[in-house]
Amino acid sequence: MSASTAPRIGLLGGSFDPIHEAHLTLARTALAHLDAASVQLIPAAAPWQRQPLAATAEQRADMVALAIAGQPGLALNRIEIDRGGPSYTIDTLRALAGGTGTPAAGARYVWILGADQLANFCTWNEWQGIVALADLAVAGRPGTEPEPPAPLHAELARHGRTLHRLPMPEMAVSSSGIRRRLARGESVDGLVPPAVLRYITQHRLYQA
Ligand SMILES: Nc1ncnc2c1ncn2[C@@H]1O[C@H](COP(=O)(O)OP(=O)(O)OP(=O)(O)O)[C@@H](O)[C@H]1O
Ligand SMILES: O=C(O)c1ccc[n+]([C@@H]2O[C@H](COP(=O)([O-])O)[C@@H](O)[C@H]2O)c1
Repeated sequence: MSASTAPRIGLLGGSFDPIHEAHLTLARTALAHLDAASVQLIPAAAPWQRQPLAATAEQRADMVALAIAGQPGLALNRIEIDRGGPSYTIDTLRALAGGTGTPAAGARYVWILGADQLANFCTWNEWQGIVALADLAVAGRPGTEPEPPAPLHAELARHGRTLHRLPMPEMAVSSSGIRRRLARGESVDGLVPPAVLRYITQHRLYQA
């Protein structure tokens, strides 16, 4: 199978603390726009650039599974939770590529991210190695232009990589905003799927 005809697989990594409607719009838009065989949602075990998360890894994975249930093409990938330790994207891509540097079964990986993380990309561990292994797909986010920093732009060009631009409306939804609303006892209706809200309530997550 030549590289250009190999199926695309979208990878959407995140803290998902909790997963919300913008994550789901991002995943569905990527699935359609990239004509991907699947979009895999990858909850981070320990996102090293963040403060400790509020929900456990298992709870965040449970919420992802509930959010995508019955949606063809979307899948939970537990690779980072099962690996444990700091969640470096480069390690995930290398593991998915079978340690050879070549995507398993000829798949073409596309790492999906929002504009805030695109702007932050050159702080990621071995970020040039990530560009060697995957294309990128970015969605706009209020407050940040979805443009790559100059070194990333240059590295993408050097590897002949594509930066896909995902056509979705900017959504002013964030996990931190949802956690704040829940801690104040405010409604998050419409911001998270109903099954995720039930899980949050049952497990008393994000309370003050
Ligand atoms: N509203 C959004 N629009 C576009 N991309 C988003 C949006 N929310 C999250 N993303 C992207 O999804 C990925 C995972 O995000 P994450 O799980 O950190 O959620 P978050 O809402 O950014 O969390 P927090 O508010 O705690 O920072 C990141 O690449 C992020 O840029
Ligand atoms: O590999 C890294 O160094 C790295 C640094 C920052 C973020 N990431 C990944 O980017 C994804 C989104 O991160 P976050 O913090 O916005 O949830 C998630 O999969 C993180 O593991 C990865």
